[in-house]
Amino acid sequence: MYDIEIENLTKKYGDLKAVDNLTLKVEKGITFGFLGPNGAGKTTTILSMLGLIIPDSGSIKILGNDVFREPVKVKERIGYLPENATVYEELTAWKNLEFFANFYNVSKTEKEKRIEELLKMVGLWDVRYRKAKTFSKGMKQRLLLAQALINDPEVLILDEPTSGLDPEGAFLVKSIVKEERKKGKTVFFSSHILSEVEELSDKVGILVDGKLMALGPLDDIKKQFMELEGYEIKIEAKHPLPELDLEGIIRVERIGNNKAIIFAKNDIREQISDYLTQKGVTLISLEIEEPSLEDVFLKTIYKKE
Ligand SMILES: Nc1ncnc2c1ncn2[C@@H]1O[C@H](COP(=O)(O)OP(=O)(O)OP(=O)(O)O)[C@@H](O)[C@H]1O
Repeated sequence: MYDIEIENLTKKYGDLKAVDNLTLKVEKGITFGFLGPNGAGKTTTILSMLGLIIPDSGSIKILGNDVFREPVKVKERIGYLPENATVYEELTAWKNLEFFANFYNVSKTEKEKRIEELLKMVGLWDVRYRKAKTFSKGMKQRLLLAQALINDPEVLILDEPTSGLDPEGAFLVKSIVKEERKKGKTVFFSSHILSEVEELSDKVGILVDGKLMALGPLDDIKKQFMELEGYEIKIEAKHPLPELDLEGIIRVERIGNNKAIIFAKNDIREQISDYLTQKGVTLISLEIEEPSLEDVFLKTIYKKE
């Protein structure tokens, strides 16, 4: 079951296609990392998901509701943290949350309970009566995240949630995202920080120039990448390695006598192992070197044409 369904979304600004025929579905309860370089079209996609900009074509459903035809139904059940969002500086942490809680039709007691719960969760309970203008950037971002969670949303949409934060601030924000996932919430977040996408995402989409260049669990994306770009096989033997001249090998990089990196078209570990056994060479290790997300990302951007 999908919580987010984007189909054939296109948004143009003049001649520029900011989002180009994007189709993307996100399953319930997963964390989806939307990765792309600056200007790729991530924010445009997110604003369309919120019904805040009208695309030229395509449809978007969140929790089964069309975001353009049933905007209120959707907004009640989602939480959104905009890129570069700001808090109300002159209001306290408590008042900032109360302001947003008032948009929802719940009792005062329930509201207060939720605000308390959230302030504790984001580590701002002790400073709840301090004006937001005295907060660090990290504290403000956590307050904004609490704001996005005020209605206990089923789907959380975060546009670059750790942008501009120091490592500790980013760590705290990521912990909150992980907590929400544990509670079964669907999280859609955009980022250009590769390590963060790798750490948080069950599924990843890579957007380049408005086009989706890769989609799926990271392991699948890496596998597809290896099938396309070739395999890097690391080998270490007890004895000096003989000439390696097997089918599928593109090139061999030798490291001393007993070690080598083999670049091959396929996963030919079995053939290598058989060949070396025949030659009386004992293997210590024979491993595939997985590409990093950075390898995949950079090659994807480079290959966009
Ligand atoms: N209101 C607008 N008018 C004209 N062009 C726009 C507008 N908004 C965005 N663009 C352009 O559309 C493209 C996609 O922008 P968008 O902000 O969606 O990218 P992004 O992936 O979110 O980038 P970033 O990571 O820098 O936030 C960019 O080339 C941008 O300059």
